[in-house]
Amino acid sequence: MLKVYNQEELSPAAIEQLVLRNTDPNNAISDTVYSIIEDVKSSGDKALRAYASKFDQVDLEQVYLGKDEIEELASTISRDQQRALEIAFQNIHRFHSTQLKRERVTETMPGVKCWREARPIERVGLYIPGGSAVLPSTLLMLGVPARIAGCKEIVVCSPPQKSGKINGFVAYCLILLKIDRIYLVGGAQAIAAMAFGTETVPKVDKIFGPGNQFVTKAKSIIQGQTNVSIDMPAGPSEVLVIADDTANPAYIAADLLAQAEHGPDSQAVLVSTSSELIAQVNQELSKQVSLLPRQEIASAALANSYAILATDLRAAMDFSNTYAPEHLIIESDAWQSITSLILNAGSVFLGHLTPESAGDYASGTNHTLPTSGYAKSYSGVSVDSFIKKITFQQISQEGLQQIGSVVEILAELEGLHGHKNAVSIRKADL
Ligand SMILES: NC(=O)c1ccc[n+]([C@@H]2O[C@H](COP(=O)([O-])OP(=O)(O)OC[C@H]3O[C@@H](n4cnc5c(N)ncnc54)[C@H](O)[C@@H]3O)[C@@H](O)[C@H]2O)c1
Ligand SMILES: N[C@H](CO)Cc1c[nH]c[nH+]1
Ligand SMILES: [Zn+2]
Repeated sequence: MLKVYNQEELSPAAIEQLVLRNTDPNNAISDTVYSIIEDVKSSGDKALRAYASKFDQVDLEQVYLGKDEIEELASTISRDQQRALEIAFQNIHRFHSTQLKRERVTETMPGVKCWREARPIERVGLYIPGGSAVLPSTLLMLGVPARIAGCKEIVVCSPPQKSGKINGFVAYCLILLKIDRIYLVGGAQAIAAMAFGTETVPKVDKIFGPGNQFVTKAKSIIQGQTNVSIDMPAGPSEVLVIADDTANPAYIAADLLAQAEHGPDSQAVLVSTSSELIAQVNQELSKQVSLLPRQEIASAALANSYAILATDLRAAMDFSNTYAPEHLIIESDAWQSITSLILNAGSVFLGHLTPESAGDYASGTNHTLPTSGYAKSYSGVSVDSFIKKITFQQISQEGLQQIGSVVEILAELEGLHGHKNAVSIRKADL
């Protein structure tokens, strides 16, 4: 099922081409998204209602649900389901709580003290995907670090379901996070609404969350049009598995399919040192895909996926670093010997018993991760994503004596005498 390439036969240029994904070559996505953004800017809530009708087939009277409706919807889910969401919430909370650290004051010269303090981003917007699958887990992945960081206002958008509401699982997560309103807006229009504000959707300072290509493109476009920032490009899900002949082909096929079932534009890549293992994984894929309710979606994603035959684990890791996967799984007894070679990856899953879906839901790490090669330069969402770190300095009399002449000389060599004078005027009073 997976097309197989021999790594040794691929030129560096061919590899660069192979690892490109979701590039929108004819600007089809981008043209659509620009026009949606303009519509939301000019028509506000009216445009949001029209897009809900067009894309989600729902006629909305009101573009949000409040506390009472959220509580009513949350009460429809079973105690076991509530308990699973609570455990995921606790594990995500435990892992993310360790990320808030106070930094020490440094004295760079006697009497010159410098330090950084964290402050929460005040107004944040969270996008929760809800097109082909509703992802309450994403609400936990974004809401928990936002709460730990201390963000004052949390705006949540998600596409309305056919009922014109949200599902009970998303509602229960809102309750766990103490958020009492959700905006029923999906796609690029949700990103535009949070970036520019409408009559009812508040404008935020930073937008977070994964989504399909329309959502991801909208996030990149609004950055250039406003002072609203984004977490990262977190588009269609992807996984790269590095495996050798110690791996279990059934486990690998299951891991590849777990990401392939997200959407037809997802990608699942196997890089293996064993051609026999690749053949076995292909057999397993044919068997397992037919058992999935989302068989068609997963098959479309597999058609857009491939396997690479590598000479050894080091070469396999070279390919992975060029690909920069959102998720990297290493299924080999020798996983410990290659983790130090990982340069680019969103989140890593080690050994035979660490399914990627554990990280999607409940191990505690964040599942909002960079895709399409952006793991070369972005990290996944964490508490850091929801704070700014402000630098402070305080200079004493001794400090001004120490640093004064350095600043005066540097200001003079740049020809900026006003800068020099701000020091000299103080030095004269010492
Ligand atoms: N990278 C990550 O961290 C991460 C995490 C979770 C999910 N994901 C990805 O998120 C994506 C979720 O996608 P989804 O589609 O299920 O939900 P979504 O909520 O991202 O998008 C649904 C919305 O897209 C809009 N839309 C659909 N077709 C359109 C069209 N032709 N033109 C304009 N707008 C259109 C509609 O408004 C619809 O409400 C998947 O690709 C999944 O792999 C990524
Ligand atoms: N694999 C997705 C990130 O790419 C996250 C997710 C949510 N639910 C299931 N999976
Ligand atoms: Zn997933």
